[in-house]
Amino acid sequence: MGIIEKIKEIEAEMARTQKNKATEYHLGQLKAKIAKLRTQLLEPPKGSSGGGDGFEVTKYGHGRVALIGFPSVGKSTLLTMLTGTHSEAASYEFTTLTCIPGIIHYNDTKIQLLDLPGIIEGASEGKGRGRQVIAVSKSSDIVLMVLDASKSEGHRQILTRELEAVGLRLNKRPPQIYFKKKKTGGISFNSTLPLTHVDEKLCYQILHEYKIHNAEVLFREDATVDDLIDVIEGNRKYMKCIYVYNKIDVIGIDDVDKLARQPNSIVISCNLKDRGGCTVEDFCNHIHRSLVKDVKYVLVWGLSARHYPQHCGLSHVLQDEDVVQIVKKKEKEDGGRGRFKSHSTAPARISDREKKAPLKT
Ligand SMILES: Nc1nc2c(ncn2[C@@H]2O[C@H](COP(=O)(O)OP(=O)(O)OP(=O)(O)O)[C@@H](O)[C@H]2O)c(=O)[nH]1
Ligand SMILES: [K+]
Ligand SMILES: [Mg+2]
Repeated sequence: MGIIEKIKEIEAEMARTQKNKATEYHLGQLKAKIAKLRTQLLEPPKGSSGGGDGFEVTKYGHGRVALIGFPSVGKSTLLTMLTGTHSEAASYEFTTLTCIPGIIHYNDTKIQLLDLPGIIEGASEGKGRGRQVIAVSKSSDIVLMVLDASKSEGHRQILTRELEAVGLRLNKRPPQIYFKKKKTGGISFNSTLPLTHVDEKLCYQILHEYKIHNAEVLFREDATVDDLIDVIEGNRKYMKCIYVYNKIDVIGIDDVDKLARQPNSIVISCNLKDRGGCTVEDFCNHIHRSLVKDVKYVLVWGLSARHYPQHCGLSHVLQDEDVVQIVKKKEKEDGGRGRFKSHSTAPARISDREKKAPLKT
């Protein structure tokens, strides 16, 4: 029987087993068995160099970001938009068949963005190009999980499971469990706080499954049996993941709002790239409703300005990261000496996330 069949068999057994105090130890043991098999699955087959298929791209720049997602969620469209590189996009699934690198220039930073083939459920077991895609994502510094905002929320869970199956842990920190194998002395099990998921017996059983008979274990948090297995396996990769919900142009604003409020999530539409420009008037309204009527003119530095600084009116469309200085109309108590009074000695910097930031004065 192959490794995948063995995993399936144990998963079926777990599904059949009722979860209660009496079965807890048995279930823990089964979890450890699966973890061991998954680790075996990750080892490259004998005689191969692993990876392969021209999938691995040379690292470049200051950081590497991988685009992971189901087919046709818009990964390639996004890469083409964010980098100078063109990656074929089309309405049919599996348009992208290999790894396509692009570069994002952000100030003096170069970020390597990797477009990858879509992955599907079962990717971790080798379905489609899942194994290669996952190998590349493990080599990156951060994962952008691209999701279709109009599709089921279940997709996020399926992808997270696939990545977890190969030892990736998204937006988690390593469990606070001290674990050290010893030559002799048996197993010493301690905790700095009361534990509700794992007791000494369960810990012994898991260690026994790994044929570990001498070790020091200290729980510094109320960790689970999965956490314990992660620590024993020792090969987990803890990574940041941003959930990117694309295609928000096809859903309602209430749904967009819900998605945008989830942790580590952003909402985008590759189809709306030309809309939604922020004018000087929008910018003033973000600072204070009453500001706009007092504006004499503004000075703008940055991508939207033709010369530095450019004198602009309220209808001028700003670009990300522009610096704006607002010059207000003459105030009554100004004694008529100056024609206007400048209030913003510290210019405000505009960026997508900071459009709402108040103007520092
Ligand atoms: N409505 C809408 N369609 C989009 C958006 N972004 C991309 N698309 C369309 O979605 C389809 C799939 O886009 P791709 O960029 O090929 O998707 P992909 O994730 O790279 O697909 P695979 O390479 O097959 O995995 C194309 O027809 C795009 O034009 C968007 O924001 N809104
Ligand atoms: K596609
Ligand atoms: Mg693609």
